[in-house]
Amino acid sequence: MPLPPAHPSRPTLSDTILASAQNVQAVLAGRSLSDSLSTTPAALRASVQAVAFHTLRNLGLAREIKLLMVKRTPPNQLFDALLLVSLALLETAIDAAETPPDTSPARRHIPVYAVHTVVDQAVGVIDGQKKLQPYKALLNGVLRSYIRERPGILTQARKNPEARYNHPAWWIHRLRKAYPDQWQALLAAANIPGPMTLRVNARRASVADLMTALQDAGISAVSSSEHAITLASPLPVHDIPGFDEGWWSVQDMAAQQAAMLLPLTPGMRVLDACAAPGGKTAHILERADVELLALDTDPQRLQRIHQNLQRVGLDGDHVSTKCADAADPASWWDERPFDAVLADVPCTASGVVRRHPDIRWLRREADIRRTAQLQGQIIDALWTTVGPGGHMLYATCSIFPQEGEQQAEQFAQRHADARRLPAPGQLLPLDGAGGVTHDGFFYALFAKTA
Ligand SMILES: C[S@@+](CC[C@H](N)C(=O)[O-])C[C@H]1O[C@@H](n2cnc3c(N)ncnc32)[C@H](O)[C@@H]1O
Repeated sequence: MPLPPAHPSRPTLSDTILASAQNVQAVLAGRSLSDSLSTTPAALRASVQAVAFHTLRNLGLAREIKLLMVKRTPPNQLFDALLLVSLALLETAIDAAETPPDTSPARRHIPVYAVHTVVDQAVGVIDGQKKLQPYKALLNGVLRSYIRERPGILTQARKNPEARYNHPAWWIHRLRKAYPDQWQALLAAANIPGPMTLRVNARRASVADLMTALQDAGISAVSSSEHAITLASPLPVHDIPGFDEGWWSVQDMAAQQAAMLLPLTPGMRVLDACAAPGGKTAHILERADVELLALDTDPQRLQRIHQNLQRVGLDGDHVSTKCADAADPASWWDERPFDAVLADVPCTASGVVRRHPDIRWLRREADIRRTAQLQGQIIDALWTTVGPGGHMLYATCSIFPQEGEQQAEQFAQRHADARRLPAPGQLLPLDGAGGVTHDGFFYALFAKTA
């Protein structure tokens, strides 16, 4: 559990580095970063998020540098994480001092401090941590040696692909195999934070209304599609006009395609089978007056569906939610067929690593097969609930083909009554139109022929 800073009102860089190390330690122990960050004191959260994200985006390199420089790492996990955070910040500090400043939007998120500030503040962390006292000289020595010996160490470290690409070796191998011409671009893109994109609620506002309100508030943004606006820089939702009024929701451009791909007409019976926290549920209801059932196995996440629908003004008798397993219709289905089913199934989330830099380190290669198996079970079960002439949209935020094209092909082979309709298939998180990138997603649409 992260400790409060020494001076809650004026956190120092040492406070940030310590809390970042505690968060990185939590991720290395298998906890998700967003979960761990939620226990970081509010006054530190923004700076810690920046430094922890940066460390996880550079973890392969920091680990390799550490291995080359510290022959025997002391058996203290917090110290280990402190070394990794300090090395990631130090490498960036030296790089920034040696190269012209890069203020492009893609680089603006990077926490850059002066080289000696990083060393002093990192070593200063130890002064307030009794259990780390024995390692003060080691940390000081490693950081100062790195400043002197960097060129050779860096060259040596980058021979390891995990250090060069900052992803686990198995992940690099999988992408290389699946995308022989694009794997390096995909790995590079995964280290650039995604933009903040807003989906405009057509029932409450238009893109033109919101663009005017943003301009009046001095917020720079572009209209990125008929229903979407992308901000030049991310902002807290309450700093953007119209959030409480339900004018818009935060949703990536690729995720916005789900409700657009699903054929919807008023009065239809729609199932959103893996619905929480309800981003796509809200979009479906913004598009058409339908009767909707939303399922999810996670009771806490399920509650957020109603909160989100209330904010956009679309909660009501036409929407019901159930905490239930989509793969077991006998436990929740009343046998009245659905006209449209959205199967936004659980996945490895390999398409959204730019927003969640911990994912690549938390996943194991075996998760792909395990998740693909679960996805197959869910969509086979959901298919039984689709009425003749009805549709099912299969969606994942993954770029591994086992959860995308291979899953869709195998489903079509298993179900003679499934006709595959045009849908984008694999969307890769690479530069889209106008330079605005979207997350990695997969979509396959099926119609029931009998
Ligand atoms: C990709 S997320 C859904 C995101 C959501 N559709 C949205 O747009 O906000 C997948 C969801 O599936 C839920 N889930 C996992 N296994 C499930 C199952 N067997 N049945 C129903 N929901 C499940 C998870 O709790 C998670 O909320």
